[in-house]
Amino acid sequence: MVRIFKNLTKKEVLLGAISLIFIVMQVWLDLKLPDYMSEITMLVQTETGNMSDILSAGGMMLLCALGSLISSVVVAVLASKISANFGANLREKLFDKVQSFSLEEISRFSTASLITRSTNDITQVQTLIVMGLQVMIKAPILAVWAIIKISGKSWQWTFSTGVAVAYLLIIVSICMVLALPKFKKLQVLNDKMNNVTRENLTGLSVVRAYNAEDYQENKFDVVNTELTNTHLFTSRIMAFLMPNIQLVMSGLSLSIYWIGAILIQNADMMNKMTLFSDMVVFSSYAMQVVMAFMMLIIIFIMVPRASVSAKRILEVLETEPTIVDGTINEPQTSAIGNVEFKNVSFKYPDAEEYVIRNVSFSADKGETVAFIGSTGSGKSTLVNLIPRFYEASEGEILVNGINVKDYTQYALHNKIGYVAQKATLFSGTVKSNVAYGENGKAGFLDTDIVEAVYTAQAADFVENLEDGYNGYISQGGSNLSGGQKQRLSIARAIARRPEVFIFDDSFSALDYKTDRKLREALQKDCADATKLIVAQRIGTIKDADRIVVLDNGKVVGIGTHDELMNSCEVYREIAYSQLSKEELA
Ligand SMILES: Nc1ncnc2c1ncn2[C@@H]1O[C@H](COP(=O)(O)OP(=O)(O)OP(=O)(O)O)[C@@H](O)[C@H]1O
Repeated sequence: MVRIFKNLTKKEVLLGAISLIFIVMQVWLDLKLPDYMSEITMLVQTETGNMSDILSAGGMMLLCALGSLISSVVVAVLASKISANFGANLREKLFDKVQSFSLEEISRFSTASLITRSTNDITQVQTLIVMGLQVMIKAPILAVWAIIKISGKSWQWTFSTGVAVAYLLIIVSICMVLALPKFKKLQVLNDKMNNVTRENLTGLSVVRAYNAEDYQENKFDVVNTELTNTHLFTSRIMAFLMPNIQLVMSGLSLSIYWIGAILIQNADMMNKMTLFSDMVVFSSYAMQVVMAFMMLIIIFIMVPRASVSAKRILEVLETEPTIVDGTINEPQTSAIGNVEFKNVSFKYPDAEEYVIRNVSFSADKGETVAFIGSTGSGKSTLVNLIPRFYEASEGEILVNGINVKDYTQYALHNKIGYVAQKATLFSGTVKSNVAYGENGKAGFLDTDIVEAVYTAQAADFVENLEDGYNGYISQGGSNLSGGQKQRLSIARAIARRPEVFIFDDSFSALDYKTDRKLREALQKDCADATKLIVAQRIGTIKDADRIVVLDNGKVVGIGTHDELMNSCEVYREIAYSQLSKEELA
């Protein structure tokens, strides 16, 4: 828990120190009040006391109360400033950290959990700071100060205050023992809730089409009921605490006055007055002691939950990404656009089986190398190893003759134009989606964008949009068709002018005619770039310089279409399943 506060900046620590001064001032002013009260009690009861003295003591009480009010407002303002800045800082650090994660770390934490950690967990810690600064520091000072003030007055009164505090502590301890495990559970349940909600929203059309609303609702209800019950449990415990605190406060006042009554009754005439004044003062100090413990209780309620959250945040912040940056930015090499796999094997983290086994091939500048194989044969996995989305378990992957691990990721990604299997677009415009990210060059000119859109065969629909290249694209490209999304994703890769294109089944949503036109345009406009194409359709890859046939993660054939038709049984089967013998001839 304490470790999370190492993320406080110097400015925030300074603001914390300033609030400490105001807290001490507030406690001092609060504790001055009973002194004036005692003075007024004495003045009222003595014959020499006159009105102006009483009024001036009353005026001082008012000033103290006002001063205490101002101090508490200042502390509240400073605390919220510290907490807001700290939260923003922490969110930024978490965001940056998650950005540096490979897909391995993302799937280890789960997307839903990473979202809860960046939102709800940070809010828990923020709330603790706001409350903590105002209460956590104030309560012990108030308690100790008030105890010093009342000690030595009367052992009976002190004893009754001690009993009240002890009772409070016992009740709080019992509640904490019961509630703590539930607080831990709450955050995990929040993750689950987030997960179920996300899954439902992203798959909404399938849910509707399959009349699966009840199924989804049941799934949601299970998590929701568990979350509600856990909340109810902790709230009931807290609800039990509050009346107990009230009981302690009232009971303590009552016992102080009761004890006072007996003491005054047994005292001689001279001491009766002093005892009465002491009783009034003691009771108000005793209330301060109980108040202080009450504040500590509030903190005790918040600390366990916030500390669970802090641990979850630190878990993310302290996770070292498995993909470590290399050092090479600009390789001194003439082998531009060359990609080579040397005996590469790969298995997913925590998986037992290798999904890529001993794969070797190479692609030279300007060549088109295609990958084909049955579903699940490892094609996407294979090409995902080049931009280091995952790290090869064995063997070497070379780009321009240099191991991909030796590049900085920035330099490596600048060489690659990657088009994912599932077209991903971002909310913005056509332009902002095509000129996306950095390409390590001077940036994107408008002409680059237009050329890329033309090469990707997207010009017809883009130029028909009301705002053309400034046409609005909604999140995930949900206002476009599958084929339009794919073409814009391809245009984004082209606009980078990369040395190596990776098309992971990126032509699947295109009709045959557009598929052919796009490949022809690519061949013409990006002749120098190496093209690695994962495809399901023989037609898409028939003209490739080399085709790598994968079966169960292994290479079972490499060659041109004609060579493979003669030599590779797996390829022949795929080819005959798609095209007639006449078409293939
Ligand atoms: N993130 C992952 N974690 C664990 N296993 C995975 C993961 N992604 C894929 N796999 C497994 O790896 C194998 C290869 O998957 P991959 O997506 O590379 O196949 P593919 O040839 O591209 O299939 P398709 O043509 O259907 O896209 C599959 O058996 C799949 O179950």
